Amino acid sequence: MTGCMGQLALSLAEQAFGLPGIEVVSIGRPHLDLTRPGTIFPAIERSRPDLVVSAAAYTAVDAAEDDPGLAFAINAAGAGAVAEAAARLGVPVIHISTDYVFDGARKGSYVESDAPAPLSVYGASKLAGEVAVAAANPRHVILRTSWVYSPFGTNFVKTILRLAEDCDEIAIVSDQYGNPTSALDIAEALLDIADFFAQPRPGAAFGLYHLAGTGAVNRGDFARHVLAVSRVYGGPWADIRNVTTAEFPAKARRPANASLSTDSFTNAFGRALPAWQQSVEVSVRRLVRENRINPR
Ligand SMILES: NC(=O)C1=CN([C@@H]2O[C@H](COP(=O)(O)OP(=O)(O)OC[C@H]3O[C@@H](n4cnc5c(N)ncnc54)[C@H](OP(=O)(O)O)[C@@H]3O)[C@@H](O)[C@H]2O)C=CC1
Ligand SMILES: Cc1cn([C@H]2C[C@H](O)[C@@H](COP(=O)(O)OP(=O)(O)O[C@H]3O[C@@H](C)C(=O)[C@@H](O)[C@H]3O)O2)c(=O)[nH]c1=O
Ligand SMILES: [Mg+2]
Repeated sequence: MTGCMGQLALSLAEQAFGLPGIEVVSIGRPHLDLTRPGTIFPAIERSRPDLVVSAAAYTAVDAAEDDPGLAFAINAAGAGAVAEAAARLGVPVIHISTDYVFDGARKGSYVESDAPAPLSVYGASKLAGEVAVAAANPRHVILRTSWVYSPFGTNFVKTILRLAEDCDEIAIVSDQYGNPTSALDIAEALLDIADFFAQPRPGAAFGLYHLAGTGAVNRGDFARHVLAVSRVYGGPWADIRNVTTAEFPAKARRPANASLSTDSFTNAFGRALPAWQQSVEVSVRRLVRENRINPR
């Protein structure tokens, strides 16, 4: 797994802990640095993987607008080199991509055959990464996910909880729709996919899949649910005020409707992720009870 302290890397390490027959090796900087291509193959080879999970990425969506060179070096060239390393070692790669490859103009949720049209440098760099991964290693599963949060790292859920500690009211855009997704849930799905590679099952196949929490919501109602759960467990609470994207200026453009249809993943792998509300409850309860809202 590329990435050490990232949300997904920490979630996979936790979900795999103690499972028989599974060892997760997280590799990151300085040993594996996606901006230094020469580090990639040796670092991956040293871990002697049966499967490579490619989760490290440049994820600062607004900052990427000012540094497209770095975003593409990490998310496109770096991701391609990771997939190529896996191919050289004769093992498959699971690569994580994003809903931000879409422009968000679709009514309803996006399927895998919909044409991507990224609005941001981050989205464009991740789309280039998908292309590079697919070209480098035919044995790939590319998973597009969205709006990832967890008890770890930096994410929207933790930002909302932190803001609620200091403010009575938080302004949140209510015209951006998507599927909140727990990194802990993605990690469980990764373990299932790994199982498929070990013992191939009918239906499951390499390729591109959408995998996200079940159900779509706008950012404002997502934040409302986060704070409603927080309040139940004695954590911070604030009122959410709906604003439009036009009223909340940001450097990068974001899709208005990024919701992903996960039917093809369900058909292939026989499972879907839980309802988004249920998984938010798991992470928020933990963040509040373990007092991890301001971990650093
Ligand atoms: N967060 C989200 O909302 C979404 C994320 N995704 C995708 O999911 C994947 C995982 O995201 P998430 O866990 O949230 O990401 P995080 O931002 O939490 O973690 C990113 C990881 O990438 C590592 N990294 C960054 N630059 C480099 C580099 N040059 N060389 C090696 N490692 C590097 C970081 O290392 P370090 O620990 O050293 O900083 C960190 O471990 C990414 O591919 C992302 O694009 C997809 C949809 C939504
Ligand atoms: C913190 C905050 C954000 N917002 C808005 C800004 C933005 O339009 C939206 C989301 O803000 P964020 O910057 O937290 O989220 P963002 O970085 O856009 O999240 C994205 O990250 C990348 C890595 C992905 O791949 C995507 O799936 C998606 O999760 O909410 C508010 O309206 N009010 C607020 O107080
Ligand atoms: Mg408050």
